[in-house]
This record gives sequence, C-alpha cells and structure tokens, in this order.
Amino acid sequence: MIEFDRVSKRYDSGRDALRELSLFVEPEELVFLTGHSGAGKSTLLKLIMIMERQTRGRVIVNGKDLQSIKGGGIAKHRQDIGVVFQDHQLLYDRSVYDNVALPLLISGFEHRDIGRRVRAALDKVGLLDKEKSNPEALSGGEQQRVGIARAVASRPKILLADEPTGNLDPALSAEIMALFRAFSRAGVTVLIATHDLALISRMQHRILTLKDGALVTGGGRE
Ligand SMILES: Nc1ncnc2c1ncn2[C@@H]1O[C@H](COP(=O)(O)OP(=O)(O)OP(=O)(O)O)[C@@H](O)[C@H]1O
Repeated sequence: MIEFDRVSKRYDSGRDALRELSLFVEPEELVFLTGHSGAGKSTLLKLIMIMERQTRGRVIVNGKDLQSIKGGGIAKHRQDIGVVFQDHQLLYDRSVYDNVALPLLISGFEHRDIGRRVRAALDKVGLLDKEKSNPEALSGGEQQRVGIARAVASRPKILLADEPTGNLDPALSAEIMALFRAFSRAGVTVLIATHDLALISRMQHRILTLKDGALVTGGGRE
C-alpha cells in the first residue's frame, strides 16, 4: 500500500512540486498517475523510493512511515519496490539473464536463489527462451518485458512505472498492461505514471490526476 498524508515538496530552488497531497493506494490495486509535464509525477515516485524527502506531511509505504527509514534502511526499502522505466535502461553488453540478475546480485541474494528468481521473472513475462540473448536482438516490446522482469525479480510489493509504454504501439502497450494487471492481481501495488491518455481511457482503473502539484482527481480515502 501507498499513503500520502498532506504531503508537500518544495525543492531547494523554491519550486513547489507537490502541495498538500493526500492519496491512498490499496495493496493489489493498479492506479494510473497522470498530469501535465511538471505536474509532479516524478517527484511523487521519487518520494516513494526515498530519492527525495517531502518538506511536509507523511509518506507511508507498506505500513511504514518513510521518515523513520534512514541510512542502510533506504537500500532495503528499495528492494521492496520494483521500477520500470520508459527506455528500459538495459545493459546491451550483457545477456537478458544478466540484466535481470544484476539488481539481485547487488542486493546480495544468494547465487542459487538468483537463478530461481531470474527464471521465474522471465517466465512471467514470457521470455524464458531468451535468457541467453542480447537485449539488442529483441524487439522494443520484448526489451520492455525484460525491464519488467528485472523490476519484479526481487518480488517487490510495490511496482512503479514511469511512462512504461511511451515507445510502444497500442498492441504492445496492451500486452505490457496485461502484465501489470497480472502482477496487481497477484498482490502487488502497481502505480503507473503516464501521459498516454488513450491507454488510460481503455482501462478500468483509478486515475490520479495531478495539476501543479495538487491532486485534482482520484486520491481515494480522502
Ligand atoms: N531536483 C529538482 N530541483 C528543482 N526543481 C525540480 C527538481 N525536480 C523537479 N523539479 C520541479 O518540480 C516540478 C515537478 O517536476 P516533476 O519532474 O515531478 O514533474 P512531472 O510531472 O514528472 O513532469 P514530466 O511529465 O515532464 O516528467 C517541476 O516544476 C520541476 O521543474
């Protein structure tokens, strides 16, 4: 779950990126986050990952007030959050397997455990037969699925996606969305930031709309 309780974020530049924002996302929910460029979407995701800290209010993730997480606890917190980017950010000089395994290696998972988790994640996104391939040899949609496998390999409770379908055509976007839906049904809280209004309108999910750092629709439990 993700809860924002009257959260404001002012950057050192004096810019107010979020203003008194309250929202609640249940476990197993899939929610879209939208709004104009500069509305505060990335800032909201950064607060959840503790890449930035709020100026006021409380951010609670999986029942934990993030203000109480410090030092080494931050890396541990991030292990519970999978992140999918628009441009995949894959390493093209490594195999698909290595790309998915890398964050697990960094997090200190045991080798045997890593093999199991990487193959389970590749299986979920339908790419088990491509584990030895180089990402460059894959289509755009397949590369995005490798990015999703990498994000879920540590079995995070929260999945954040920043424009995950930005470079994909409608059919591939629908495939990617079906994967996100499957993860939410399996108990993962999924939050997808996107400008893709066509995609959003086709789907029956709650939409959080930000305008100048404030929520104009969809906060839930307000
Ligand atoms: N590190 C920073 N320092 C100062 N201002 C920032 C910083 N990061 C973001 N901002 C400002 O905060 C506001 C919100 O930015 P944010 O990146 O969260 O918006 P966004 O909705 O993600 O935009 P986009 O859709 O273009 O990615 C913007 O006015 C931006 O210029």
